[in-house]
Amino acid sequence: MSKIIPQMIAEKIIIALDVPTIEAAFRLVDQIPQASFWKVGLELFLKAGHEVLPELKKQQKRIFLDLKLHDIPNTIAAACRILADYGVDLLTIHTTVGRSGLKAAQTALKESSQRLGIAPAKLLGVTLLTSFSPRELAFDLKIPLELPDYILQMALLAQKSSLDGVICSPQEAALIRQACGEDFLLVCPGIRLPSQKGKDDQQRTMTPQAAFQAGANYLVIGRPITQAPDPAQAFQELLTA
Ligand SMILES: O=c1ccn([C@@H]2O[C@H](COP(=O)(O)O)[C@@H](O)[C@H]2O)c(=O)[nH]1
Repeated sequence: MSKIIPQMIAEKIIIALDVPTIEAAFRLVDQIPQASFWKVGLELFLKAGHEVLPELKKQQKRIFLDLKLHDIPNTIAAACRILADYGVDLLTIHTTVGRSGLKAAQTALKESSQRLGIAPAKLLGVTLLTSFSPRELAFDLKIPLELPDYILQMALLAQKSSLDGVICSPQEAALIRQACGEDFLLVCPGIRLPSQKGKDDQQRTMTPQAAFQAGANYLVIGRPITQAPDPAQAFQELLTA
C-alpha cells in the first residue's frame, strides 16, 4: 500500500489538466482531492476556460493559468487586463518577449487586480521550454551560449523586469536559485521518475525529490499522473518514490 504524502508536499505539486473537455478535467479533480493546485493550459483554456476557471475557484483550488503569452507589449498588456478578471494565482509569459513586454504585463496585472480588489497573479517567465535539448538550442535556434548560461540570462532578465519568478527545468533550478535569491519563485515542469525518463517530449527532467532539493518551489506534473490507470495512486507514488 502507498504511503500517504504529507499535505505540505501535496500543496507544492501542480497537476497539469491537459485534457480536452471540462468533464475530463473535473473527473481528475474529483479523483485527487488531496491536490489543491491545478494547471490549466492552452488546450483546456481554449475549449472551456470560461467554465473551468470559475468552477476551480468555486472549489477553492489554486490555479496556474499556463498560457505562455508571447506578443508585443501593447497586446500583452491588453491580454493581462482581461485575464486578471479570472483571479488566478500564477500566469506565464515567455521571457523572450523582452524587458518592455514583461514590464507591461506585470504593470497591467497589478493595476487590473488593484481595480478589482483582488491579489494579482504571480507572473512567471518561461526561460526555455523543458522539451528543448542543448542540441536544439545550439543548432536550431543558433543561440551562441551554453544552455545553462542562456537560461540564467533569461531568469535574470525576468527578475530585472519585476517578474515574480520563472518556469525552468529542475536541472537549472540550483543555478537560478543561487543567482536570483530565495524570494524568486521557481516552478518546475519536466518531472519524471527514472523509469519514465526519455519516453516522451520532455528532455530536461528530474525526479520530484531531486527537484525540491535543487530549489524548486513548485513542481508541475501532468501525464505521469493524469494518464496513469489510477491518477490518485500515481500522485501518491510520485511523491513518495
Ligand atoms: O517549459 C515548460 C513549460 C510548461 N510546461 C507544461 O508543464 C506540463 C508538463 O506536463 P507533463 O505531462 O508532465 O510533461 C505541460 O502542461 C506543459 O505544457 C512544460 O512541460 N515545460
